[in-house]
Amino acid sequence: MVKICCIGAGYVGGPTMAVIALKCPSIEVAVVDISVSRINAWNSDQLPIYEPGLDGVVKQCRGKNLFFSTDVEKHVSEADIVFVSVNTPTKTQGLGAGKAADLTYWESAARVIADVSKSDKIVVEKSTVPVKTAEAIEKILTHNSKGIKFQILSNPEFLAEGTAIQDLFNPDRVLIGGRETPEGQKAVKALKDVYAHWVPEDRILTTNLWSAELSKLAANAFLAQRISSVNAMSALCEATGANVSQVAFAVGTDSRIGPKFLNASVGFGGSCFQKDILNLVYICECNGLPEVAEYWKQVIKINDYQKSRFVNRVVASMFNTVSNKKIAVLGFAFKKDTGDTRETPAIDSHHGEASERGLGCL
Ligand SMILES: NC(=O)c1ccc[n+]([C@@H]2O[C@H](COP(=O)([O-])OP(=O)(O)OC[C@H]3O[C@@H](n4cnc5c(N)ncnc54)[C@H](O)[C@@H]3O)[C@@H](O)[C@H]2O)c1
Ligand SMILES: O=c1ccn([C@@H]2O[C@H](COP(=O)(O)OP(=O)(O)O[C@H]3O[C@H](CO)[C@@H](O)[C@H](O)[C@H]3O)[C@@H](O)[C@H]2O)c(=O)[nH]1
Repeated sequence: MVKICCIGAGYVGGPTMAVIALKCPSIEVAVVDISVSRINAWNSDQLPIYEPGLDGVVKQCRGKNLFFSTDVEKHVSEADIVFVSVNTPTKTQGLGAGKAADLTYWESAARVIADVSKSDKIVVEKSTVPVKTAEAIEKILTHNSKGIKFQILSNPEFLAEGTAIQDLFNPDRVLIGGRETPEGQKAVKALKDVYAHWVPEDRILTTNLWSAELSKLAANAFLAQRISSVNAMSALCEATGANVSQVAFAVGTDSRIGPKFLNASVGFGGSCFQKDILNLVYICECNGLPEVAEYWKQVIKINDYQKSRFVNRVVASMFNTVSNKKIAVLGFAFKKDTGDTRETPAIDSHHGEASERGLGCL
């Protein structure tokens, strides 16, 4: 029986592994995490995250071929394939602070894999990481590896929160990047065989490692860019009497552009878009491409502009003062069908309005 271990039982690790367990009854899947409370919740009736359809999937497999545990070392050492799905937030201090990805959690996961492995393993980057991370991970894993062979694959996740189960059941594509050596290609095939249990072969794309790593950052940058484009257009609509929904509809009916992701908003939120674009900007700067960095930075600048424009309009609509007024926020998460409030625009708008009246309560 093939054994999979996933390090990181979060928004990606939990649902992704639950779906692999459901679709591959012949594979044993263990999801491990250093957070005791998170693992306890995964083993209870109150899962730590809300995703439509997730409860049903977990209930069908948990205790059969899906296990949640804090015994990281045991499950890593027993696994044939180790997914790493830990958080990779923006660095808050040191070199690249405010832009670069913080790979502290990734590095400590890699060190555990190196320390406890007694057999050859495929290590899969599931987290979103900077391009070329696999090179660094390879160095950590092969240092003192006592003859154990590791193959690193990049298999970025494209699910969106709120539709995670649907996205995992029916992905637009699964992307697998590996080394272009016989051993690398063998590892790619082994991971492809896992997804082939339910994903049609023509939707499983294989590339080299760097293309897979970069494609994830590129996909998020393109998606966020569409939102900043329509949000920028919304400012011009408000100034001219055009209606942004009508403009977006008219633009989106061009089949070369397409209708999705053209909803004007208070700005995009969530734990991914801003972090991943900042990371992309930093990588461009490090590679001596300031013009390219500047281009992508503009997507974030427009997003910040949209958020402050929203606050200014709210305040202006109340005669330029919100003192002694009560403002209700309808929905605090960053989008519908999720309980996730990381980087929600509601926080920025709350801060904006609270600073305007000098009081911090809503
Ligand atoms: N949230 C999404 O919708 C989404 C979608 C696609 C990709 N991603 C990417 O996937 C990665 C994970 O995101 P997430 O939202 O699931 O994060 P998360 O914070 O929900 O989960 C990460 C988990 O990893 C655990 N962890 C950290 N270090 C560990 C270690 N050394 N050993 C064991 N466990 C450890 C944490 O305790 C946490 O529970 C990020 O790189 C993110 O950019 C996220
Ligand atoms: O037309 C649109 C679409 C989205 N949003 C906002 O954009 C943000 C992000 O939404 P969405 O992309 O649906 O959610 P995420 O869970 O952040 O998913 C994104 O980030 C994930 C993490 O990398 C990727 O895996 C997904 O493919 C990518 O869609 C939210 O605040 C939305 O309200 C808009 O303002 N207008």
